[in-house]
Amino acid sequence: METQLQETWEKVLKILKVEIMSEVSYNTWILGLKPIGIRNGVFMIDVPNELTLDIINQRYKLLFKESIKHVLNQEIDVDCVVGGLKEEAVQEEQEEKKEKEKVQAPEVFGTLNSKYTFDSFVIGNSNRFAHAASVAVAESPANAYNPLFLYGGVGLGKTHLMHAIGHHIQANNPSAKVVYVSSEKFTNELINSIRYDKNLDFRNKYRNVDVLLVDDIQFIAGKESTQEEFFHTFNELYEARKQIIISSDRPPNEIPTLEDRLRTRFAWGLQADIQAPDFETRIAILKKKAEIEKYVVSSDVMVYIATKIKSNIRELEGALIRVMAYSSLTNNKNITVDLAAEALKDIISSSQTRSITIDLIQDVVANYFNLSVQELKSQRRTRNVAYPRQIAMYLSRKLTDMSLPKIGDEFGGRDHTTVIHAYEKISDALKTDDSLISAIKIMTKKINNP
Ligand SMILES: Nc1ncnc2c1ncn2[C@@H]1O[C@H](COP(=O)(O)OP(=O)(O)OP(=O)(O)O)[C@@H](O)[C@H]1O
Repeated sequence: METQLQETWEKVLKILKVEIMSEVSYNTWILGLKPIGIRNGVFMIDVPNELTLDIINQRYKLLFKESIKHVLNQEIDVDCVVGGLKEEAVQEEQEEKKEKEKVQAPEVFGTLNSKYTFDSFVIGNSNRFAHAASVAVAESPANAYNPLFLYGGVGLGKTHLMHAIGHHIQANNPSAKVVYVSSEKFTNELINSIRYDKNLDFRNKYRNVDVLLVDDIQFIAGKESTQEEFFHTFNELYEARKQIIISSDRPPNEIPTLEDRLRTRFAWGLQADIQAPDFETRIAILKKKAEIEKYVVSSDVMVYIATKIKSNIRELEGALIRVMAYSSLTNNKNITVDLAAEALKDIISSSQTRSITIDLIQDVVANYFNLSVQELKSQRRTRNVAYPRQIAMYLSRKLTDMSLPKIGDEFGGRDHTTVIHAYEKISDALKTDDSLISAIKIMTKKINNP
């Protein structure tokens, strides 16, 4: 708990320091504060004196509230107390005493985030299939698809969907034992169980569940004993007709050093991917978030945020929270596009420098194949030019928001059907051609870090 509190506090300070406050104000008012703990939904902060207390209450309390809410992902109040840590020490001593007298409480399994439900999940083209598959599994665990393997890029809603499945199953069957764990936690627990000779406890914990949700499975790649243990856990649960749901940032066949026997098992059920959301979905997500948090934001501002932040829903939500925090800090209730631009200027300038253009893609692909960009755009159809051109079109479609006709234009005025053909051809080849997979990886990396 102590470390968790400290971690939360550090994250909050980082937001204030890096993103919002001037160095002088930060050093004057914030440096001397200390977190006390969370009591009954209130985050308590120790302040050194009455003057600081006044300033924090007047200027920074709302900001703290927004930042803590953001970090913890839960509704929270903030209270500041002068000398609160001393009082706390006395209270803690008393609580410790009481605690010792209590019988040990049953172990609580990885808790589900109450905000991650199907109700709060916005459906769009990018996640429709994954959502439908998740609902099917939630309605009929171990009967619909087992395992369900959800994959997609960072911050696109995999964890949200997993938790939503867990909530739904628990609501339908309150006695169902639902366990959520990240593969890192699974690994750490396994290591500890071996170190402290508690292997049996570990097995009992994971093999006696009705629903096992394992997040970010890609991290068990290369960890032999974790894979071995997970393999047996998987088999036992599967045979006992228990539901297994796994998430990863990529499909099983792209996780390096994942044992084949696991790869095969992951393919037994259903694999569903989540793509980056399109503009309409990004707007719908912002609207939903604003509704949940009771933010009043104009559609101009939402359009502005959705235009600037495209590929990560966590960042999209973070941007909205940042705009709201900025407005409360500057005491500016009129949230305009200008205010949003000011609040987001650091994030946006860094994401703009990251922005991917067709010129950049053409440069990287031409370079990779030892061609000139002119050749890539030319009408030549020999394979040594046509194939790299198709790859460049594929990457343009995949990595930018450009429309098909626009991509065609950029490749010597070709028709959009040529772009579709190139995209499909390369997508198909990627299913079987390992050397193409690795070439695309190298080029994508280069495009992302030119
Ligand atoms: N379709 C959606 N509707 C509403 N909120 C969403 C949606 N998709 C993602 N989010 C929100 O975006 C944030 C990031 O989502 P989540 O943590 O589920 O991503 P992830 O894919 O598991 O990311 P990571 O790869 O980092 O584990 C969460 O706050 C989640 O609620």
